[in-house]
Amino acid sequence: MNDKLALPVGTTLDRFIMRKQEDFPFASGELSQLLRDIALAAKIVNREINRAGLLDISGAFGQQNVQGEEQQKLDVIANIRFIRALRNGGEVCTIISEEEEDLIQTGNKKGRYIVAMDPLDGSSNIDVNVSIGTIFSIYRRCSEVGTDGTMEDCLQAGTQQIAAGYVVYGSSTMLVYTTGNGVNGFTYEPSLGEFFLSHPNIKTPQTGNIYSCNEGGSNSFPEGIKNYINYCKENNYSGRYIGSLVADFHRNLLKGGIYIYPPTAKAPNGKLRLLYEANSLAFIVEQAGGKATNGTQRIMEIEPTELHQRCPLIIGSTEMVDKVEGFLRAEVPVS
Ligand SMILES: O=P(O)(O)OC[C@H]1O[C@](O)(COP(=O)(O)O)[C@@H](O)[C@@H]1O
Ligand SMILES: [Mg+2]
Ligand SMILES: [Mg+2]
Repeated sequence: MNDKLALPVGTTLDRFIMRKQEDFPFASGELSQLLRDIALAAKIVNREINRAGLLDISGAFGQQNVQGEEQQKLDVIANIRFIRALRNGGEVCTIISEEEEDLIQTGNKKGRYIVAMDPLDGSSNIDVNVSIGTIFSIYRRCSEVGTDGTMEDCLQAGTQQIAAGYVVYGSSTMLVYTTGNGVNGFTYEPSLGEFFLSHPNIKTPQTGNIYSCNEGGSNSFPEGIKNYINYCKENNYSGRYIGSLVADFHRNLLKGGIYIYPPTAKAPNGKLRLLYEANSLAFIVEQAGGKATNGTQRIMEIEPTELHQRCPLIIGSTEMVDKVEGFLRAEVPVS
């Protein structure tokens, strides 16, 4: 990170993006515009979320998505809002969304970017006023400009991400992202309609004492994961599980901790999606000094073969992730 360009807390996102543009080798303003388009959609979705209880936008939408999950109305609304903002912005040729089976061609054939997104993360928490989020990854297309994006453009490994981030709609709304030059967090000020730099250059602690895992499925966890959970309990770690990946990840990023969604009988490949959940957060955590693995392989080195493929996710403070990998290698208790 170029410290002479360290911007003060309170800098608007717009100004931050502009000043940081020269950090990016292809600095042509297109990525900056794309980040602004995402921030705009986040502001609109934030407004919908805040009013969900008042408007008829809570509850199920009445159809299932490609994952076989019951779509919530806000899943669909967030999906529409982000697609519209990216289409109107003109920088994105193709979108991969959790809520759509196939590629979404925006018609912006001159667009140089691909966006993979989870428009609304933590859907099970929408109607109960618990923090939810949006997750996104940005890739540069490898196909020729002037055509629609291809499947090859969309199945790039996480190491090819040029930017990634998330929005957490919680007690405050924050946008956290990286372009490969560190991680910065911005807090939304609704009365001014602006995101302001509130968490510059986020670094996650090397270790912590918080573990996040849905132990409800632990009977079918791999032995190594069971042993790690026991290790956490023997060492009086705190169990914290919101059930919204973005919110659990964000807490652990700031305080130190680990989030684990292993393979289970119900989800033999884990539950979370590689392209628009695991890869995005893996880029963020690595840029913040942490680590992300599927238990044996660095998440960002997994070569995608399907748009909506799932993978086990173990992500957070480096020493804690290393410990889990040790337990998995040993599959016997490691003191
Ligand atoms: O209910 P479970 O099995 O613990 O799963 C919760 C996980 O599933 C998710 O809700 C999946 O994301 P979506 O809500 O975007 O489908 C994560 O946010 C969360 O961490
Ligand atoms: Mg999700
Ligand atoms: Mg979702």
